[in-house]
Amino acid sequence: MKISVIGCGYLGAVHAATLASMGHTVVGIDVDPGKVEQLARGAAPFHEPGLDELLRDGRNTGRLTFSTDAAAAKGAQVHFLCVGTPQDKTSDAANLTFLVSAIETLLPHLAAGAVVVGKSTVPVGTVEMLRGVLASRPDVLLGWNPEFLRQGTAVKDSLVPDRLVYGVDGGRASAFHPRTGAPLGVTAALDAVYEPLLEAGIPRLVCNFATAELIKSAANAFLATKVSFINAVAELCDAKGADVAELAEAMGMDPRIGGRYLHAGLGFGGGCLPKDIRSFRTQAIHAGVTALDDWMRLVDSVNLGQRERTVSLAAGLCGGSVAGRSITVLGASFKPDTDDIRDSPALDVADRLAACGAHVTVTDPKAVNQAWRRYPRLKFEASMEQALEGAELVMLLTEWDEYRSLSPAAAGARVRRRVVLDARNVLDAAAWQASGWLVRGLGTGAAAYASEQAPAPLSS
Ligand SMILES: NC(=O)C1=CN([C@@H]2O[C@H](COP(=O)(O)OP(=O)(O)OC[C@H]3O[C@@H](n4cnc5c(N)ncnc54)[C@H](O)[C@@H]3O)[C@@H](O)[C@H]2O)C=CC1
Ligand SMILES: O=C(O)[C@H]1O[C@H](OP(=O)(O)OP(=O)(O)OC[C@H]2O[C@@H](n3ccc(=O)[nH]c3=O)[C@H](O)[C@@H]2O)[C@H](O)[C@@H](O)[C@@H]1O
Repeated sequence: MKISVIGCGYLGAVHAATLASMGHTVVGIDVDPGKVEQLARGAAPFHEPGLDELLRDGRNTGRLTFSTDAAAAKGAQVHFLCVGTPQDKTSDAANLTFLVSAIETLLPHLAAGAVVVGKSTVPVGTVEMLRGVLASRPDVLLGWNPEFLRQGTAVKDSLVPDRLVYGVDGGRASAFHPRTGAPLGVTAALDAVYEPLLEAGIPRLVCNFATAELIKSAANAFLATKVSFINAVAELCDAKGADVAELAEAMGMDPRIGGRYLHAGLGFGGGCLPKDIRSFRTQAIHAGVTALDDWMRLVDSVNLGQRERTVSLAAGLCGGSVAGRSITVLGASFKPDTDDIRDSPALDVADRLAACGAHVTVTDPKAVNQAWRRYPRLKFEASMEQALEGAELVMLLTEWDEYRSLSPAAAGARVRRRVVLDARNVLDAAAWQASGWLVRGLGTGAAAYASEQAPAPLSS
């Protein structure tokens, strides 16, 4: 099949490359010439494991090309919309202008009978609004196929998704032939796109537009809810000397609860969960659903509170104030295995510490190049060893494997003071303590710990 993918960021580039790997002929279109040039060379413009290989394969087979010109989409049977829907600059709502402009640019290049399918995350009602943008083309079909991939495992998530969701006009009732049961319209087109996945047994759910839009928003809201729930419990654990990791492990053994997204720590960030829960809240407010508005507000505030708490803990570990202290932050990206720094909790905390007068050095295996220009108050160091030199407090804020497996003895030889705040609760505290470190986590029983040990005093 010939397919176009409009918007080649973290979602679109992976979508284009995986579709080409399934045998389709794909053109990726983006307004950013730098990104297009890199992708066309077979190099990912961001760090995503496995993507470079797929891009190179796509280029070598000739099945994957990239362009800044929307006319390159001509002749495609299916056009996927993967442009951004970021948080509006002046409100919590999603900004849909990129979607509208992508469709407007695509309009003159759409063949009769072409199928336009959105993958971007959108508030409920967006597809109906976009139908208006496509009103002059009743010969074009519109569908919505939300995406659930995670950065860092995006290639695998795209090739082996948990499920496929198709939002179609009229929902299930109009998606299949009433007598034969054969898929029709958008459903048939998407079945052809995803044939290898469907053959491998990936479930596909067909529903109406509103349901498809809400499935995606609700899924992200639920993941965020789990994280904020365990972080709120972590605070109680700290107050009462309980260990949140052991608690979450035991809770997760109940299959009705499940252990994933119950990892307590600094909380969630990134280009999606934070803006999606705010958009969901806005949708709830517009629909008068007060409970969901309150719920999302709380999830967001617990999450942001974790950053505040981490800054306070750092001050406590520095004897009351971080001013003038040398702090090394391990991790800049919003989570490991990506260089994405959008709403990174690690950088937010690092910047707040710097605002309080700390001398903050940040290191990260992949994200330093993305971050240094945007955070002038922070010092960036590509080498972790260099970054650790002379630190009075080490803070693990993004749990890259390099930091999880860091040798406490080797790190201890570089720092001025062996105190570590493990805000992702991933270090082997006993091993670090055995090496003379004072280790503090989030929800690991701080009250009990505080009465037994106090950080070594700082010389001024
Ligand atoms: N990043 C992720 O892991 C996932 C993202 N999503 C959703 O996918 C959408 C895209 O997210 P990301 O890829 O992270 O954003 P992104 O910002 O990395 O990529 C968006 C791309 O669209 C391009 N663009 C903007 N306007 C355009 C236009 N008119 N024509 C062509 N290209 C245009 C931009 O230059 C950019 O490269 C969002 O709605 C997001 O919520 C959904 C699932 C996963
Ligand atoms: O809509 C999206 O864009 C995507 O958003 C998330 O994916 P992603 O943002 O890539 O990252 P996650 O792995 O979900 O992590 C999000 C944040 O939550 C944090 N997190 C996650 C899990 C956990 O137990 N604790 C926790 O603090 C991570 O550190 C990270 O900052 C969802 O997991 C995807 O299903 C969805 O497609």
